[in-house]
Amino acid sequence: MISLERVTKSYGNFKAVDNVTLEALPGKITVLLGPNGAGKSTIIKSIANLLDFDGKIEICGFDNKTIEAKKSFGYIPEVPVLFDLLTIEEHIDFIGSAYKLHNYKEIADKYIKLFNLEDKRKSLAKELSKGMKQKLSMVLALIIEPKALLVDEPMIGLDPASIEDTFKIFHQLREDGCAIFMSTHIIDMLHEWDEAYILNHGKVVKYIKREELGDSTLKEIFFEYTGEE
Ligand SMILES: Nc1ncnc2c1ncn2[C@@H]1O[C@H](COP(=O)(O)OP(=O)(O)OP(=O)(O)O)[C@@H](O)[C@H]1O
Repeated sequence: MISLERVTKSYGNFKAVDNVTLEALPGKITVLLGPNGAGKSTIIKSIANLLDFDGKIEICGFDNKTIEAKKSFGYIPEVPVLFDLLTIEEHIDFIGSAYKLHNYKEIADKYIKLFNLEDKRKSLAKELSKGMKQKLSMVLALIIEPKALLVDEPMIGLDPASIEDTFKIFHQLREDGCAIFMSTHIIDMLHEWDEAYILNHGKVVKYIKREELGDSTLKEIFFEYTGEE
């Protein structure tokens, strides 16, 4: 579970995130929607402990700055953070060793196969395409078998088949009880979601569960609460 309580992040006098309280529950896919500049990445980076903020953030019951929290969550950033001169296999071993993982090679093999990266195992990160880098970034987040998964715009750079594969992975993780918290713009491709928070100008303007949608679509709700067309 990921929980935010009264989180505010300011840049100078400007509040990029303003008093946000929200939860991403185990076994659910929770999406964070909002127009450009609404504060989505700022929230995700605050949860990942990459930014200072006011308020409280917990991951699996631990303050997000603790080692226990860090061990519990996987983070897939908007732009993959990789080492240019390490191969795919070396990245996987690096994370396996940093997190003291045991059966990570087996898990990595499963995702490498799924993402068709098998013939690139020995390629350097700088030799990978944008989509391949994104896939490697996902593999690295997944080999720790996270209890919570934090995802910032996961589909950028992925081809349609890989987007489907990614949703299949998220679906399986949800079945396994993982709390998935994902920011995205591609509302049209959101087949799998359980709860949504819509953000505008740094504030949560709408929280909705899928079963509450009725005849509306999530896109219609998004436009209604953000004034976007
Ligand atoms: N380092 C920074 N310094 C000053 N302002 C910043 C900084 N980072 C973000 N902001 C501002 O904070 C606000 C929220 O930015 P953020 O990147 O969180 O938005 P977003 O919802 O992720 O947008 P997008 O959909 O375009 O990725 C924006 O107005 C942005 O200009």
